[in-house]
Amino acid sequence: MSFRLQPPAPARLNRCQLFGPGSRPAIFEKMAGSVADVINLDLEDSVPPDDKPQARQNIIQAIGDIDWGNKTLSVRINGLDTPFWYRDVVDLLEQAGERLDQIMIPKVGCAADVYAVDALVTAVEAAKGRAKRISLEVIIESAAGIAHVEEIAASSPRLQAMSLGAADFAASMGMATTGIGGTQEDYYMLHGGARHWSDPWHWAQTAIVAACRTHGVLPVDGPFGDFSDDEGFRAQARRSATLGMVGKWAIHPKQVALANEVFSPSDKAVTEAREILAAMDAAQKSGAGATVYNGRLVDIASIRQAQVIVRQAELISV
Ligand SMILES: CC(=O)SCCNC(=O)CCNC(=O)[C@H](O)C(C)(C)COP(=O)(O)OP(=O)(O)OC[C@H]1O[C@@H](n2cnc3c(N)ncnc32)[C@H](O)[C@@H]1OP(=O)(O)O
Ligand SMILES: O=CC(=O)O
Ligand SMILES: [Mg+2]
Repeated sequence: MSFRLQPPAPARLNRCQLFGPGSRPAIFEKMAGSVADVINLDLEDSVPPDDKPQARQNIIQAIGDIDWGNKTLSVRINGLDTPFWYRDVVDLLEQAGERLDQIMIPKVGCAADVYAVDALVTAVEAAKGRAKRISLEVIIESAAGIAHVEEIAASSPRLQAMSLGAADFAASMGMATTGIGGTQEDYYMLHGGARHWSDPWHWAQTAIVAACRTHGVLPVDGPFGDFSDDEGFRAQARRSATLGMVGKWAIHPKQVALANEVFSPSDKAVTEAREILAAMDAAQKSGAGATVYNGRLVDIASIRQAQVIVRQAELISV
């Protein structure tokens, strides 16, 4: 480990972030009743411009009126390139109750974008004497966002989570697709005449995971648009989990269970992780730094790997 220790990410569940348009209050109770860890009430791209003021009011009222249980409650504000975002922040923090946990900033392109929102949040919080310190989450969904991903991850002590927004990311990068996440038909290699599909999201995801892990932020995979394709969602989510992401968005309620399934370690994985910890404990007591578990090497790094799984299992069981 570097002399500068890797800070832990916030110890909270973030397996699934369920989105819903702020202009559709009829679904808010259903969102609250879901088993998603995080709720994202949207003021941005799922809400047409003329509906923004009413959507703000719907969300402000619902924050106070609905029982959101122990979920992280977040509102996605409009981008800093719009005339809407400052009013989103001011109205939310002046008018919404203390139940609000987090604000999501879309299309972040540099650390100064987060700085601007942080400054406004800080001022309104102080002016209104709000007791709870609002946390922030950001979406990396542009060429500038991915180019500046590390400075963004380091931008504010309020920052808790960072998502990859595949739809806007593809648009900003000029990618030849209208699909939101998942396999892209034309992204393949030929070997012996056979096609082997690769993952066009891989490099952006790993850049996000590395930036987040460096700065103690939760890395999250964003939307998978084809909500009729459960196996496609699972495959995308499993790749994200394997790379170190902690969760994924649901843009339809049927995706919530899929995300929870993928981002909750299986009983088998937890048992194996605990057995590795026990094997290493025994090894260390006998003065060894490495041993054999089920025919394979485990050493002190294996302890840190196993702890990732055990910690996640413990968070879920709380
Ligand atoms: C690229 C991005 O920025 S993604 C993030 C922004 N986008 C969003 O927030 C979109 C979120 N999703 C939605 O708005 C909707 O799910 C849609 C438009 C995709 C589909 O909506 P519908 O046509 O109503 O879906 P469908 O008929 O399958 O809904 C089934 C049930 O789930 C409910 N439902 C639909 N969406 C949601 C939701 N997001 N959360 C909770 N419940 C929902 C419906 O009300 C319906 O309930 P019912 O059985 O009691 O009648
Ligand atoms: O906001 C999300 C996206 O994919 O774009
Ligand atoms: Mg977007």
